[in-house]
Amino acid sequence: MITKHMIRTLMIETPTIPGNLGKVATAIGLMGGDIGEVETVKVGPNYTMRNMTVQVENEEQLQEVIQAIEALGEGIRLHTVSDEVLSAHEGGKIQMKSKMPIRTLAELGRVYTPGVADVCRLIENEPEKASIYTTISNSVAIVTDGTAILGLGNIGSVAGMPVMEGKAALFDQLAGISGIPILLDTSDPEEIIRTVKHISPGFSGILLEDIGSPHCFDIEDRLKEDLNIPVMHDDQHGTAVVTLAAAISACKSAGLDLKEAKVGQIGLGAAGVAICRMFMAYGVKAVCGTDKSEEAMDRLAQYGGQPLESIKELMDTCDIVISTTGVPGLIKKEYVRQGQVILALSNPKPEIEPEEALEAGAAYAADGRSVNNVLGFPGIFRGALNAKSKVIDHEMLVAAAEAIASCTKHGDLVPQPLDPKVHQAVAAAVERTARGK
Ligand SMILES: NC(=O)C1=CN([C@@H]2O[C@H](COP(=O)(O)OP(=O)(O)OC[C@H]3O[C@@H](n4cnc5c(N)ncnc54)[C@H](O)[C@@H]3O)[C@@H](O)[C@H]2O)C=CC1
Ligand SMILES: CC(=O)C(=O)O
Ligand SMILES: [Mg+2]
Repeated sequence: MITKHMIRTLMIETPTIPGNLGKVATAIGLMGGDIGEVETVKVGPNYTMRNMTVQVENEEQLQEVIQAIEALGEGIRLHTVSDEVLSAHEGGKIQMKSKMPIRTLAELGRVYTPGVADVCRLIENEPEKASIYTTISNSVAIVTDGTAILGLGNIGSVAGMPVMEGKAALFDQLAGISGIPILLDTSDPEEIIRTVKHISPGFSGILLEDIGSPHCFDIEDRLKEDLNIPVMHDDQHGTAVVTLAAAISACKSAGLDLKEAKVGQIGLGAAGVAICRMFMAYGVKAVCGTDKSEEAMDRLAQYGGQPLESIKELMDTCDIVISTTGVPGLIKKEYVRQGQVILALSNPKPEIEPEEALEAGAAYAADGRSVNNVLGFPGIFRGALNAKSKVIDHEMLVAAAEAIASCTKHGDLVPQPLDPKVHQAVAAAVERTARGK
């Protein structure tokens, strides 16, 4: 079965006669549509109105579903087809809100002038008090230059804002952190570094997001060196953490020793190189990789990995295959070997659908929707901020990966991303590791 990526909500009216919902469901199913939620909006004596969420592969299949419903007749009518994802983005997904009511002049004087001036003076004299009397200690900048938005490429930072707002919403809901998107209109590393350094006083952490390779490497290294707060490029280390967690779980279920397994990485950009470095630092002896860019292959060799010339060669020889190229369908079904673990992590579409990889003989397979850095970055920053850590280092990242693996049910690769216990476990492990230094 191919995963369907297009979601639409159909408002359908049916005469209130038993069996009509079944007819609609059958018509949708025969055209290959997957029905998700069914919400009854109105039940009248004669007609029932329902919203049905349907997933399809593409516009063509959507049209086939629509025609099949319209052809049913017998009073069954399709009223509207709406794009809930687009509607959910109307007006944006986040907002900055006041925590204090300002209803009276006395409250105004407390929240703003004249009262606020005393707090400013206090911080001027004792700068460390800013962590008590401002939101800085709980704020993380989400910085992008828009050069590698998901697997969509260099689409610019404004087009990438929905992703940044999504990260901010996840920071808030999963870790209670205020994530503030910062959109840059430059991809020049020196300008990015200078800008982030200039805005850093307002934040206790910097999450670099969807900044493409190779410039992301130097930007992160230099900011880590120059700033006194944690800096983490999510596509590198957040992804590496979650991928390591998935590999630990897969090996545990399959009775394999991860350190002895041969790991192959397709796509050696921001995510790919960081995954290789993480696996090697964890103790995996054989890590190889391939990329269409020679520069990326050289980078892997420089870190101690083995560059391979082709995807086929990598698929033929590796026990665990991970791909982060942004190219849907890059891994052919016939390349998959019996018993392999395949993590095709590109978003929004993977290099091979997990269902296809499993059909072709993979023992475990997942895509970037489940093996996703959302399992890592909220708890990693929560733990780092709680510990007032100035860095996020390798030990803290390994602690996060092991915490995620420990929350994973036997047979699964990763836990459910909205389980609060996972983020609490990651935060606690990262905080403990940071405090232990
Ligand atoms: N599941 C998750 O949590 C995450 C998934 N990703 C996904 O990984 C993908 C890559 O992201 P980044 O590493 O940030 O981008 P990037 O642009 O830094 O890296 C992509 C790499 O893939 C290589 N590549 C492209 N086409 C190729 C091909 N046909 N054969 C071999 N190599 C090829 C490029 O040369 C480049 O080195 C994106 O689709 C992104 O959505 C990234 C971060 C997290
Ligand atoms: C999940 C994520 O960060 C990405 O696909 O770029
Ligand atoms: Mg990303």
